[in-house]
Amino acid sequence: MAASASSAINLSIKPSHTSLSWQTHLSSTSALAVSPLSGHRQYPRFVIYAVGDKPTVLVAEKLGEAGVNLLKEFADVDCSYNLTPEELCNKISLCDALIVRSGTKVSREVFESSGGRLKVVGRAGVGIDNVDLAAATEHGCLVVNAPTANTVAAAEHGIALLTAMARNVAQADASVKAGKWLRNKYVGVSLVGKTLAVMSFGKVGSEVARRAKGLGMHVIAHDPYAPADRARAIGVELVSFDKAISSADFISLHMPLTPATNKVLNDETFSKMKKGVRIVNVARGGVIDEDALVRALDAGIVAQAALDVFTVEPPKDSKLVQHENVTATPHLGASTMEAQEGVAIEIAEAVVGALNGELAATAVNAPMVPAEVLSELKPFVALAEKLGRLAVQLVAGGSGVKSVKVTYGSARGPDDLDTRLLRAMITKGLIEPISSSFVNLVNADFTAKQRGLRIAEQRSLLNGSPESPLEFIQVQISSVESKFASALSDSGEIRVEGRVKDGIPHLTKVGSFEVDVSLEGSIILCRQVDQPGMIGKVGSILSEGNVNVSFMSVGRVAPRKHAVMAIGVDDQPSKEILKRIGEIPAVEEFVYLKI
Ligand SMILES: NC(=O)c1ccc[n+]([C@@H]2O[C@H](COP(=O)([O-])OP(=O)(O)OC[C@H]3O[C@@H](n4cnc5c(N)ncnc54)[C@H](O)[C@@H]3O)[C@@H](O)[C@H]2O)c1
Ligand SMILES: O=C(O)[C@H](O)COP(=O)(O)O
Repeated sequence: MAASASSAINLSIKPSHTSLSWQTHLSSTSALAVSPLSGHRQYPRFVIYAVGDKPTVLVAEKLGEAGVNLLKEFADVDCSYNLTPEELCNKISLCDALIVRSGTKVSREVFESSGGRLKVVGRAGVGIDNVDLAAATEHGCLVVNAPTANTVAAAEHGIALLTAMARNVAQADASVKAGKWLRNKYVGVSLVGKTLAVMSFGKVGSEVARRAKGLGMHVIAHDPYAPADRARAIGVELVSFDKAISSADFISLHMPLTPATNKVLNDETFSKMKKGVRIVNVARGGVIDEDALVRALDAGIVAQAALDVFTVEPPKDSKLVQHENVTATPHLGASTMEAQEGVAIEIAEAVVGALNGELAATAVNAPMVPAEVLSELKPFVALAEKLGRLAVQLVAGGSGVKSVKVTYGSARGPDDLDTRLLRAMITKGLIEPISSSFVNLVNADFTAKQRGLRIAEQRSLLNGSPESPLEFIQVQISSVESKFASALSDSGEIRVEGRVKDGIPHLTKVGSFEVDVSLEGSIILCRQVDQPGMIGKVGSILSEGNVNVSFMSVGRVAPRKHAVMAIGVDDQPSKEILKRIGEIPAVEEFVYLKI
């Protein structure tokens, strides 16, 4: 009887084997359909940066000094502005983190060019439409932003554009400088008593609404996701999209650019607006069909527009920018001294935290798990990954893992247990030993889906104290053969179950056999005919091979029948030692598993 296993090397920047870092990783072999036994190839390790070394952070756009200084305390900082896309791709493989504002496209090519080294993209601002989030997630790269520090600046700029537009400030200024004195031409319109439709009632939208109320405007808002009571609290009524655009004298746009908001103002929606409406956009250029806006301006449907943002920035030969009823600024919404310092500190802290393996509060493409939940789940996170690793190593060659069932035994109510982190770690344990992928909290679900690996979760509600979040975790792989038949449950699935004892993960069940072995080092599982002297025989073979035994446990169905022995070992036994264990006459099957 032969035994083997795939290897899994943790290269987390944290020293512990399984840290709570979002970026624990990786190494090893082929595809899920390939057995860990056959087709075992070793991939070279890659290390983000060795403990003691500094990571490298590329700052690709101007960032406030306080933020740069903060980064320098922790990392080597390369401030290289105005890089071409090619230059960025060339540099990125030398960088652990990249910080950008809205002027840099962080495309799929950037992630592909990074060769796996880029672990964090920091967007020094709110909008992440310039970052290819799908590509970031696929590459396990965390994206963080700085969502709060420029809110007031953007709202103030929106109000500045609103008032300047209503009173033709920019046009009048240009004409005075050109030596003209056109008092009749630049008669404006008043704001007081007019209806302002705030399109999207998020951070900036609600601050604009608050300020517009102060100017005596009647403010309505449209936002399918905003709570009505938050709007009511500042005297704003939430209305439908059509009602908002058709009843407004002024429209101010504050939505993110997404497929749903792309060109949301277009020929059709302009035709529903009041004739003479005035539009402010400090959100994103792409939410307006710019050609349609030119047509609406020419037709007098839109009397004026004040725009800080454009579909292409800077806009080239734009009829829109040149239109006499348009006021334009070069994406200045976030550009106040105060906002830029705030954004720089906010993003530097987020990037440093992420490089340290912390789950960033402003992560855009990873689930946020509160600190209290994290600390409570810590030992179970380690257990989850180890059970995944064990289960997949029990799959026989040629069997493709497609369907995994995870059962969480807990006395807590279903809403009281956040399993996203546990599921991610089980996924990591299942995939990493048999693939070249590295899996972390960012890409676990994506990687599983991409491999056609379905992970179903269920709860087993237990009586007892809900003080501990979990009693046990059980991982079952169905529709596969096992290289250790005793690991199959009565219903034919590979089944392993574990618990945390004194903070240490333990394997407590294999198939139908109860065992108890701490999940440290590696494990030999051995089925034998239950008889005296077996522990001694196996133990002495291991000691002859200088293999230190950390734990031993025997589970049996009945005396003198079949028993499963679980042996924890600190050192890897040689092939010869494993062969000798397999040759003990009472041993029916055995397997060596690396945790
Ligand atoms: N011009 C600038 O310099 C500048 C500065 C800051 C923010 N911004 C931009 O302003 C926008 C808003 O920023 P924020 O900080 O208020 O963001 P936010 O996330 O706080 O608010 C966005 C709001 O949009 C709503 N929304 C999402 N999808 C929607 C949809 N399909 N239709 C309608 N509403 C939808 C959300 O419910 C949310 O309330 C973003 O596009 C951001 O990039 C620009
Ligand atoms: O989304 C944002 O935060 C703003 O558009 C600001 O962009 P900027 O950082 O390029 O000024």
